[in-house]
Amino acid sequence: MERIRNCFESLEAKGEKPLIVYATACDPDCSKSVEIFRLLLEYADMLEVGMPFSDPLADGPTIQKAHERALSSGANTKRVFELVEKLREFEREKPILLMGYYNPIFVYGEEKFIRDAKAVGVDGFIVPDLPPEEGEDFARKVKSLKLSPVFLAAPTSTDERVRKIGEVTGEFIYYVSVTGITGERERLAYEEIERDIRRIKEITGKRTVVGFGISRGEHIREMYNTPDGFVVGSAVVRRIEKGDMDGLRALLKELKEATKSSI
Ligand SMILES: O=P(O)(O)OC[C@@H](O)[C@@H](O)c1c[nH]c2ccccc12
Repeated sequence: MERIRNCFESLEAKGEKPLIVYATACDPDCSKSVEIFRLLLEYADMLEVGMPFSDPLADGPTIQKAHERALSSGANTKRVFELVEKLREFEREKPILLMGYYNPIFVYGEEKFIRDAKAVGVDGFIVPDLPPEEGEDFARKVKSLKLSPVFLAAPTSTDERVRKIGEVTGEFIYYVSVTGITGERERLAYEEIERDIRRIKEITGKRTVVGFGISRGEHIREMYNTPDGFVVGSAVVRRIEKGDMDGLRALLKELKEATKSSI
């Protein structure tokens, strides 16, 4: 919790907002993945580390393929924890969130999963297939260890549902900009997104970050004022897939630049 709150507060004090970067753990394999995350950490303010899973139902083709590459390289929950442990050897400040589907967490054992994650330096969890109604117990366990459960809100979330999400979530809410799956999009519905995020922040009083479809600095600049942070996944994962590290660095630079105030 501490690392997450500090991240928001220290950036806000500078007139910036966090750039939250997603990549799938162990893509293309666990050892190359350490180097890739090291590059991501040069620009990202917060990491979202995806736990490889055979049936990533909220993900579009780009991230689905990343899960396949990771699994065929032998990734599993234990190796994801080892990866985070390695990242924590050189990155002590920036928050690391785990993005994982519920099944592997259930199989590993919920409580042991949360404890082991905390031990390697994880700060929070995004479990997209765990709705707030079913996630209360998980959220309570996570909060009791001073970590942050992050729940998703979508354009279709009613006020009542948003209120519920606000109650169970930890430091912030993740607003999914489109009802659908992850993946780059040409244009986003900026006005609707900003209006909806204002509604969510009003109801819950929680910081709300936006993700799904963001792949360019322009996307961030167009809606800069309202969200409290910006998540980018598929655009990053596509460059990892191509092994295009120069392109990846250029993209990260552009995105981070866009999160520095509305000048
Ligand atoms: O890939 P995009 O469209 O840039 O969206 C972010 C996203 O990748 C990341 O937050 C994420 C990856 N898998 C998810 C599953 C559910 C919710 C969020 C995610």
